[in-house]
Amino acid sequence: MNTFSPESALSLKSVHKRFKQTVALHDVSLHVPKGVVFALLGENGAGKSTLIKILTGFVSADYGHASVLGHDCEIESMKIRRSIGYVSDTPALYDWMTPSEIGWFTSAFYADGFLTRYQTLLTELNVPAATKIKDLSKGQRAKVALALAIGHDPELLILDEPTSGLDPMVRRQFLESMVDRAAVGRTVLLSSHQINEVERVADWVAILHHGQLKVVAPLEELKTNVRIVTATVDSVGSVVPVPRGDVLTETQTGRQIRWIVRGLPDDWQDDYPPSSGATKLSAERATLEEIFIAVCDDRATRPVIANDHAETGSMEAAS
Ligand SMILES: Nc1ncnc2c1ncn2[C@@H]1O[C@H](COP(=O)(O)OP(=O)(O)OP(=O)(O)O)[C@@H](O)[C@H]1O
Repeated sequence: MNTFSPESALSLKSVHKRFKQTVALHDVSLHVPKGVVFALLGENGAGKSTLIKILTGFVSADYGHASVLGHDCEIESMKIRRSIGYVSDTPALYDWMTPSEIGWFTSAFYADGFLTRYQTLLTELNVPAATKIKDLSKGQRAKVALALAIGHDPELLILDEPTSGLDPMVRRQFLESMVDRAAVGRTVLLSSHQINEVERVADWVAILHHGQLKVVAPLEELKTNVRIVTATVDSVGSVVPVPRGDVLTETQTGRQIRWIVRGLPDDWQDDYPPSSGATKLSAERATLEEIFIAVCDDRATRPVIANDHAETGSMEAAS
């Protein structure tokens, strides 16, 4: 469980949201520290956009509490929207304006400095400033939306699928600029399907699955604490001990068994003497993608054997 501190950029406490028969968020509690790039991962329909819409005040939680930069998301949404930068997964822009014009128009809502920063971003992102937005490509429109969101140098930037529609060069440049923002104390919350990209830039990762927060942890801690354990069993059907720790998944291919385990103790091999029926034991670090699949793949086998030594580390979500 990650816990609230005054340094939290945003926080959710036991948030639930249901759309008719669909539970979009179930008892989600989360605290995002300031000055980090925080990635929200989840498969299609996991609840990422709903969570972001609750934070930005576009959707109300059925119950639970959400706050951003100390403001209540339900009753102070206007304050929140003025102080953060936000790009939705379907940014709405005035199509009849040019990027230059929309920047000038938007600058009226923000302090001095917005327009200069916005114009610099347009140049850096190679956006044709004098072309009508309706005539821009999908990626160019995404760039305009990003430049508008970052132009006032917000303390918190919330991005729903920020890199979809951007070409690989710009994606890289854009994600690196997110790391730079965090380095000067700004916070970035981004939802993404691009796990490899997230792995390069995120400080913290949360994984949502069917509306439930399954994992919240600093990325490094997650990668250090999750191991892929493999063993070869004497024969197909041999029963061998399940590793201590929190076993996320178990798969068997022929005589090889593979477990993804978090909190694997250092002395784990002690459980596998020659008489255990398991040989060729090894434990390797898991990639973020492997961790994501272990958490989200509903077809994966999860051993139900109770494990007296199971540990729940700080990567465990609060929900
Ligand atoms: N306005 C709505 N009315 C009805 N159902 C909704 C509404 N908004 C979201 N949902 C449902 O809530 C669930 C979560 O949707 P959400 O858009 O939050 O997922 P997501 O993780 O952002 O997915 P994706 O990665 O595909 O964008 C889905 O089952 C979706 O169909």
